[in-house]
Amino acid sequence: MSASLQTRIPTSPLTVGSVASLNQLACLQPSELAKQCDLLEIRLETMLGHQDLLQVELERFRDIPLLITARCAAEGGEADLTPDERASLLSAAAPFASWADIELASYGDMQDIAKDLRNQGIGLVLSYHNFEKTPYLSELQRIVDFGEDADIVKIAVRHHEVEDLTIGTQILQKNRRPMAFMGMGALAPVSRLLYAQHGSLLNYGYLGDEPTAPGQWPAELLKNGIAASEKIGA
Ligand SMILES: O=C1C[C@@](O)(C(=O)O)C[C@@H](O)[C@@H]1O
Repeated sequence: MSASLQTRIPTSPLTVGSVASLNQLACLQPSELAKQCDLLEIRLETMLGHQDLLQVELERFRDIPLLITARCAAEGGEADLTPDERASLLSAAAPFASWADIELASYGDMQDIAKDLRNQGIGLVLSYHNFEKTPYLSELQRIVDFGEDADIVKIAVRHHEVEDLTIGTQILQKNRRPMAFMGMGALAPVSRLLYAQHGSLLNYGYLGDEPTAPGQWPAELLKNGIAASEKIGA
């Protein structure tokens, strides 16, 4: 973990409100956000070609902790961008950010921007997304271990059966480091509450009227659900 990190690692599960587009972001009111989420996620690759408008929006949400990402196409990103192009997007939005999310698969190519972001006191999330399936426990553990440089390792995987929920809870129970884990698909809603109960720190729901992943809760519902759920385990 970074010695110069200013962003504090959360000590309890947070709700991340994710927006699908600049239009959706423009319709949100900063004053309404605190009851809906703890962090605002901006997917920079969905807002290409509107840098001036994006800057206006980032200014408007300046008082809200921001998590930025420029997702690669292979892991659900809306645009096919090179690591350098994604690094430029992250760099331009960095002055507004508390957290940045970079895919583990891109980390080798994006070490420079990752280092630069951390030197600015921005927390580093290293992430893995699988929209097809939930890999075996051993494979997920390998991914967690590979993310040793992260302040938070984040894993989002498609769940198909109830057994997938056992894999998710086991990963959270086995690893004592800061983690975020979530299911996608029909089991996403139950998984997100269950994993927050098991200590998943970043729990994503959507803001506006368009989910950014299959099965997400509206952020406010998720936040209220997490607040009403008892913690499970140590
Ligand atoms: O990676 C994640 C998690 C997510 O895929 C989800 O499953 O809620 C939604 C994305 O916007 C975010 O970047």
